[in-house]
Formats: sequence, C-alpha cells, structure tokens
Amino acid sequence: MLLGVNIDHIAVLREARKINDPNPLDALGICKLANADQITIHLREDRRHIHDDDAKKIIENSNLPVNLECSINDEIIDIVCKLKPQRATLVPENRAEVTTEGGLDVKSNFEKIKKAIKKLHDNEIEVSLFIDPKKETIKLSSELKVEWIELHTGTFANIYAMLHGNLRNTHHSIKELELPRQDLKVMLKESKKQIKKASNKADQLNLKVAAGHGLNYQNVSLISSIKTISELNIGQSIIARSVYTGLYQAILDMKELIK
Ligand SMILES: CC(=O)[C@@H](O)[C@H](O)COP(=O)(O)O
Ligand SMILES: NCC(=O)COP(=O)(O)O
Repeated sequence: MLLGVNIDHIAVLREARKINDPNPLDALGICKLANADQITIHLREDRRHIHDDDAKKIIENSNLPVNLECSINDEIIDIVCKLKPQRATLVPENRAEVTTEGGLDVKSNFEKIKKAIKKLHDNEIEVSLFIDPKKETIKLSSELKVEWIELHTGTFANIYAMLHGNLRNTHHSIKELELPRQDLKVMLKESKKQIKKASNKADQLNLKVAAGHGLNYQNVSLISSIKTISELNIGQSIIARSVYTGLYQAILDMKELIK
C-alpha cells in the first residue's frame, strides 16, 4: 500500500502564528527517509495553509512525487499547470468548511471538470478525482478518462470516531451522529462496504484507486485491507502524532500499519 503524506497540516501550525515556522519544506527529507511514497498538498483558494510559494518550493525540491490537491476554479487550474506536480487531485471546496466535507459533484460540474482535466493532461499532469464512493460517480470518472480516483473516507472516519473514540464527549461531537452505538455499528459496516464496492468498481474500469480523509492509526486497517485500493493519502493524524513522536516515527508507524 502506497502512502502519500499530506504536509498541509504543518502549514496550519505555521499560519496559526503568521510567522515562518514550522516550514513544510523541512518535512520533505524526513518523509523520504521514512519511506513515504508521495507528498500531498492542498493549495486552497483561501490559502489558509499552503501558499503558492510553498507549493512551488515543495514541487521543485521533493524527491518524491507530489500530488497537488486543488479546486476546479480556472485560476487555480492555471496555477497548477504552471507548477507541474506529478498529479493534481480535483477536490470540492467550500470557503466556510473546516475541512473537505465530501467528494466532487462530478455530474453537475461535468463540463468544467472535463475542461480542467484537458488543461492538466496537456501539461503532462496526471489527474485524480476526489469523490464519494458512489457507483454513478465512478462511472462518470471513468468517462472523463482520469488516471486516478481518490475515495473520500471522511464519512467513514466520522462514524468510526463517534463509535470507537471519545469524540462524542468533546465539544466537536458530530450532532447528526449522536446515535445509539448499535446504529453506529451498522452505519460503519455499511460505510466500509460502500467504499469497498466503489473501489472494486473503479478497479474493474481500470482506474487506479486511492483513498483518504480522516484516516488515522485506529481506523486505517479497515480501509487498507481493501485490496483494490493502492494508495492512502493521510495528513492530519500523522502530523498530530508527530508532535509527540517526531514525523519520522509517525510515518514509520503508519507504514507499518498499512503494509
Ligand atoms: C482533500 C483533503 O481531504 C485534504 O486536502 C485534507 O482535507 C487536508 O486538510 P484541509 O481540509 O485542512 O485542507
Ligand atoms: N486527500 C486526503 C488527504 O490528503 C489527507 O486528509 P487528512 O488525513 O488530513 O484528513
């Protein structure tokens, strides 16, 4: 199983102070030494963490392939075409969200996504679509002739955290998931089943399958055991753990769990 380490969250810490420390660029060598397979970053429209010059320096200096997540906004796609990462992952963006809340609405944005894919392919950038695990969206992704899809695992992760973690006892408890444990157990099983089904469908259609969002040291094995998923992109939990163990060890620990 390949691991893309999302280093945005280092920039989140830097932006909290509006200074130049910690610098996500410093993570590149450590990710490589710890056998990460890819660097993932997300150039958000509001530049709330990674900025354009971070993305430029990371792409210029990374020995590992860079997967640049971005919205389908024309201006952002033009920037990505100039930056030339190995892969661009198209994601939905909503300015008001705390983090990405779901997959791309491929059906409603079909023509706009098609145009973005053409521009990226013309610049020799592989394309991935960050989508919900739904059959119809997988089919549309295949029609768009992208190389990859990345299945959004955020819903699965939220259910897992409400069932097995202490999230419901904190001020970040997810109100709509404040349900009896038995219901959450059923929902978790269903969510994993949906991800597996979507991944198998995509594999049949010759799409390479990645997954990510909210994956952590507790929930990851349920997803990494799905045979047709070949890559996981993980950020928040790895950077959170690195506060205590260091980034090198945090990546090694994750690699060990998903091997
Ligand atoms: C699309 C995605 O899942 C990642 O970009 C992840 O969300 C990064 O965290 P932020 O939502 O804080 O950008
Ligand atoms: N595309 C998912 C990603 O890059 C990492 O998401 P998260 O682990 O930070 O939730």
